Amino acid sequence: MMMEIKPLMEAQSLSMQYGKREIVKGIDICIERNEIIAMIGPNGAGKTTTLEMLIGLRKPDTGTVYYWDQAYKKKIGVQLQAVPFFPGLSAMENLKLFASFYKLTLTSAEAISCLTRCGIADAAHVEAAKLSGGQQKRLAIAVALIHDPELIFLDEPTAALDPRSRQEIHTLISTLSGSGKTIVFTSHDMDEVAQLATRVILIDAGQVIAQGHPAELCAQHEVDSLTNLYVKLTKGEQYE
Ligand SMILES: Nc1ncnc2c1ncn2[C@@H]1O[C@H](COP(=O)(O)OP(=O)(O)OP(=O)(O)O)[C@@H](O)[C@H]1O
Repeated sequence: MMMEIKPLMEAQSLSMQYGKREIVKGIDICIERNEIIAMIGPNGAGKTTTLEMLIGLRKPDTGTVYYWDQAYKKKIGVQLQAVPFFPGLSAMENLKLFASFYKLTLTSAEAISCLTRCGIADAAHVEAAKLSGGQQKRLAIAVALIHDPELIFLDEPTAALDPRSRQEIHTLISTLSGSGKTIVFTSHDMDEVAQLATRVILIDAGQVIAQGHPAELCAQHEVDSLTNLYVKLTKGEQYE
């Protein structure tokens, strides 16, 4: 008998309203194992809101999310744009504290190793709140990875990073994917999306307007780059 292979995660008909404004309008998203999915779209299109519904941080007004495992919360790692670090604690202390939420006791060597792979080991003993924006971003990614999650959500992981740090995060994403992890990230950098993503989901005005492999999507819409695809398909309206 053939075993049915279920997706890692499947969201159906997600909708979300803030006041009278409908921000997300019936989005379906299916995430398969080992994909690197890039959610792209204009500022205010609803990417973060969708992501927050996928991870269970916001309850959708309508729609359902299926997870592959009942204990999914322990198996999902999340880096959001707003970074909530504990004041007065260093980068390493923050990391150890977040690890304890998963009932993990990190040795200093393990914490350093995690900080190293995110490129901020040199700031291990600096108070997290005093780190630069880019360093805080990298610490947030380190926190997201601390419990070795199967599915990783990164909300603009390279925004505000300098080119070298950006490249290091690209390498980290590729390495994580190479070790079997599934990654969903948002980005406004179409070059990095083209380079990393196995699937792009283009969201505009709260709806998925296109999705597919970056090169196939470009071919299908007869454009030579993701930037041109983006310009061709999005309306260019301001939603904020
Ligand atoms: N808590 C909230 N209350 C009211 N409106 C909100 C709230 N959070 C987000 N919004 C609005 O919902 C819309 C979608 O926001 P969201 O952050 O999901 O967009 P985004 O696609 O992630 O944008 P960006 O690319 O700028 O990060 C925006 O217009 C935003 O102002």
